[in-house]
Amino acid sequence: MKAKENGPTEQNTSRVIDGPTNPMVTPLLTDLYQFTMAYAYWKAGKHQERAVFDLYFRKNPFGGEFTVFAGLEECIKFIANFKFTEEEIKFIQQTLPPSCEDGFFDYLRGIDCSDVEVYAIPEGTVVFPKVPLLRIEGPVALVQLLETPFVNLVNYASLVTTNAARHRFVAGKSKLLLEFGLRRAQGPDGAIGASKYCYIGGFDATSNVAAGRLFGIPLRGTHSHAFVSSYMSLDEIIDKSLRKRDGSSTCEDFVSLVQSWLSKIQWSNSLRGIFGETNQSELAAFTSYALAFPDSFLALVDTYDVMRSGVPNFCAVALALEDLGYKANGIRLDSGDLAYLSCEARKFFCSIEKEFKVPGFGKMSITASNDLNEETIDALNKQGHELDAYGIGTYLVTCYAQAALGVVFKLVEINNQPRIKLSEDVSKVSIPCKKRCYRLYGKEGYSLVDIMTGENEPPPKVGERILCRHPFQESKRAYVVPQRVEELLRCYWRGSSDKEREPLPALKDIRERCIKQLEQMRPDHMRRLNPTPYKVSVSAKLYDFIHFLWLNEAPVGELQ
Ligand SMILES: Nc1ncnc2c1ncn2[C@@H]1O[C@H](COP(=O)(O)OP(=O)(O)OP(=O)(O)O)[C@@H](O)[C@H]1O
Ligand SMILES: O=P(O)(O)OC[C@H]1O[C@H](OP(=O)(O)OP(=O)(O)O)[C@H](O)[C@@H]1O
Ligand SMILES: O=C(O)c1cccnc1
Ligand SMILES: [Mg+2]
Repeated sequence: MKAKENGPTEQNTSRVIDGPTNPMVTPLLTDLYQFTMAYAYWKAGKHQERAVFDLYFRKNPFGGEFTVFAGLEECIKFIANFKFTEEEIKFIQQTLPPSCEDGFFDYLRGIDCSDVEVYAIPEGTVVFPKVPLLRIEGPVALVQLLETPFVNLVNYASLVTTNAARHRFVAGKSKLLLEFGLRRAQGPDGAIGASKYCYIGGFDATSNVAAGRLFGIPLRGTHSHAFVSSYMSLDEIIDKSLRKRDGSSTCEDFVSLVQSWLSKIQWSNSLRGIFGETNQSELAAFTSYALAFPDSFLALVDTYDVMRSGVPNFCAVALALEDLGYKANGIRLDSGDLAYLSCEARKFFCSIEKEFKVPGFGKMSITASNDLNEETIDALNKQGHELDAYGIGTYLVTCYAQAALGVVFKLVEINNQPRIKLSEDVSKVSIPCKKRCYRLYGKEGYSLVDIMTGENEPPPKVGERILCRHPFQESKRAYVVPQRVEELLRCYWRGSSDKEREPLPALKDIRERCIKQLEQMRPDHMRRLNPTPYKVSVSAKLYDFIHFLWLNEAPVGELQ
């Protein structure tokens, strides 16, 4: 199957919205019970009742106090194209018991999302537990069918975006972050999703070529150990010529130029004695790669010995390139003590800059890879290092530190009647009613609190004191005088009508939103150790209503 091409261009300026990136995302990509419930609703004549569901999560991932919302675009692409094929209807018919009446399948044949409304927080926004990320309203049977695909599309997307954002936070703004996870991701969809959402979360580029093509994400890469170890000697290089960068002349024997630079380095005052004979097969590999890519030469230097072979060999090739007007890119370290080796490599580069008067050589880029994650990057920062870039795969894309976000989809209203789901565990009690959600900002520009209100309550006003209550803990409440009020839920789908609907932004714009949002977060919410929880609240009126409904629905126990 071939994924549909979405391209990096602005979506949704026209009336047609492409289907989901993954063609496996069809109306059948749902749990069986959604169909059995849909049948039971239909049988009871209840299927068209207007229902409102909230999609939200209960706890921030990775021990943190923030989450980045992602996956919205794919949800909208899904519902914009929601329609059963005849083949799919036949399959459902075979799957459900034979007693299911034909009329139900006629009903399925006729449905699409033209009667559904989706309000959502913009993709790339920093979000918090309990606040609806999406509010979906429509005929109850249909919206139930959407539950599983929506939760699926938001769960991993938000988790891996948050993971990427956390890696960006610990690495710092100035570092280049490369997503290298394709080979280790959970299958092709995991990999494509990881590349897309890590980019949103603040990564700079991916090694995943298919993702580069699908989404316009910048592609970056180095080379592998296999390339280095595939060379046996310099004799393997047949065409040794390299034209000067300005085209003025050609160096006929680039290999000899490299060798002469290697011996100059070896015998230079500042580097004498640091290394002896370097590995010549590695030198052959580097030389060969430089001949292929003289303008962007980058070498993996840890195949044999970083400081005794890889780095000196790299410098010899880089200096030969410099003679011909080319600037080498840098090195990649993929094993050993990355802090120590990066410092040693940097010293080596700086010595070369000084000794041979090559301006900028000391600033050669150093990339690290090898099972990196938040913790290792944090440890490297504490030790001090000279790394400029990180290539991160396994821990990032598999979300090794936390497997899932725990997104849920709960009924909050049907036929204008608010509904509640009770639980022994208070954190699992749902917040009823079709709601509006606002983010209130304080004097210093930081957001202070998110507040949910009933749909028909007047919105919070700038400069007006409003009581924000913890939804379940009576004693937790605060007055807030907002300096700015931002309504969080916006209309992204209003049936088939294009009017007054938010456009789906380009990937770059979602990424920019995410980066800006994270920069505006109060630092204590962001710190890795014991971050301060962000306050999520309800209005006094909604608080009273939740507790009224709670008492109404909870049976009174009897002690005997
Ligand atoms: N200075 C450092 N501080 C903390 N962690 C580091 C540092 N340098 C490297 N690491 C991490 O330590 C781990 C080292 O991996 P491992 O023990 O497999 O050795 P290796 O360097 O891969 O050796 P080899 O490839 O020779 O087996 C990696 O996860 C790497 O990211
Ligand atoms: O370590 P990750 O964060 O997953 O990043 C990607 C890894 O994939 C590559 O090698 P691979 O792991 O395939 O082989 P290697 O372990 O022998 O280097 C690369 O050299 C990195 O080490
Ligand atoms: O380009 C690289 O260096 C790369 C790509 C994928 C995995 N490991 C490394
Ligand atoms: Mg590895």
